[in-house]
Amino acid sequence: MTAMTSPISPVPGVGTATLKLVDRSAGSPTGAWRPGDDPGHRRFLEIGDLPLDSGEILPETHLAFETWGQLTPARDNAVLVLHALTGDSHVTGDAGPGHPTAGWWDTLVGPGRAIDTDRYFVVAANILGGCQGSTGPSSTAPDGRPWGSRFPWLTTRDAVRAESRLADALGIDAFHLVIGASLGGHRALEWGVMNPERVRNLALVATGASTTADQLAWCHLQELAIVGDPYFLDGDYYNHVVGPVRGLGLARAIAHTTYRSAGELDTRFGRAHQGQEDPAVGGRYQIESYLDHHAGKLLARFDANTYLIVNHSMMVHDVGAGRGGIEAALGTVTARTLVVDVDSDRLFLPAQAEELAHGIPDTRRATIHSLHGHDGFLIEADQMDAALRGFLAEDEPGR
Ligand SMILES: CC(=O)SCCNC(=O)CCNC(=O)[C@H](O)C(C)(C)COP(=O)(O)OP(=O)(O)OC[C@H]1O[C@@H](n2cnc3c(N)ncnc32)[C@H](O)[C@@H]1OP(=O)(O)O
Ligand SMILES: N[C@@H](CCO)C(=O)O
Repeated sequence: MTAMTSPISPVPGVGTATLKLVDRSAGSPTGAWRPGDDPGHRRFLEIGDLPLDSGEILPETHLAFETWGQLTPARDNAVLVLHALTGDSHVTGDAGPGHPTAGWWDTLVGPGRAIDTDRYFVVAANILGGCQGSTGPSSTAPDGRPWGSRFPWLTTRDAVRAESRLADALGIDAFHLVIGASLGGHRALEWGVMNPERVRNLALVATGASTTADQLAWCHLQELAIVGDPYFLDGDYYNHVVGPVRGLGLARAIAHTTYRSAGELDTRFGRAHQGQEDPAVGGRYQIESYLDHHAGKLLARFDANTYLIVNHSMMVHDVGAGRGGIEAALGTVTARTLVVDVDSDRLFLPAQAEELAHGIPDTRRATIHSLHGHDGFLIEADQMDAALRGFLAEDEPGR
């Protein structure tokens, strides 16, 4: 992770690593586990040594993943859900008794929901480089020490190669649907380009073909917040009492501001003071307290090095790189595609959705009307439901 550049270049096929499902909670290989046996229970797949765009090999890699529902004998009902920057494999907790923990897209995925776990076999993994079970900088390297600063830079394409191995292991030749929002949309798009024969339908939500200069700027500020924390220690903070919590919190506060619209923040908070605090004498406005709250919540569940690695993969995302440009790359997508944007999104602009819709041959469009900005894809449940339900109704598995 020492160099800040990671050239995107084609990498030969994913190799012949042995795929092994491992139950780390029990500490032993599961062997007998079959897809759909245990909905919403996190599992781990060892995908071996993974060649990366950087030219490095990530050894002994594993992915954490969850599944819901049953794969049909025809294996034609699999859905891959790809999470955004700080998400994880726990897409839905609404999967029956014993799995009550809320997921980040409960509103869209679950029994009777648009992505109906009674009908579809839903798969979600923690992103490569993540800190919710997949191999990432906080994982133990082969030498027994945390990867820390030694962890390699990753690209969206690296993440998709890892996810492809998961699909291989689950016996999924082709997904009925691949869906992702935001940074998950980056991966969904790469799925459509890298593996067109494995994606029948594609849903790209609040995302883009390449990262804009404005997005790069926001990402860079988040990087600076983390690496400038005196407790960051060049990424080797794992065995220290204090980690770069201030930097990570600041990165989240910056990011969260971009996830909401200026209009929403003004409407919700205006210039109101936080409780009895008086900004004139060092107290906070409500908006400051709100951002502090979201910063604090992320600290409880996220690792600063993973933030840097995944943020970096967002920065270098460019579907056209090495493929003759964006238009040429988008033209190779064969999936029926739904492109969704949020009209008040100031991070992923409607023009980026238009670019996707213009370039991908078989496309439908939907726009979420919301005051909430980018996070509208999480908040506007009814509109997301309607958009996806309509899209999926046109092409049901088995037809
Ligand atoms: C797709 C993915 O990958 S998602 C990734 C994983 N999940 C996330 O990142 C979720 C992070 N959270 C969010 O982004 C948002 O909360 C959403 C989108 C999930 C929900 O949005 P909303 O319903 O509008 O919630 P909102 O942004 O208002 O936040 C509510 C929280 O702010 C707190 N809050 C509101 N005003 C204030 C204030 N003035 N001071 C302090 N805290 C405040 C609330 O008490 C509430 O706290 P809680 O979440 O701990 O209960
Ligand atoms: N809340 C989402 C927004 C980014 O799209 C996340 O943290 O991943």
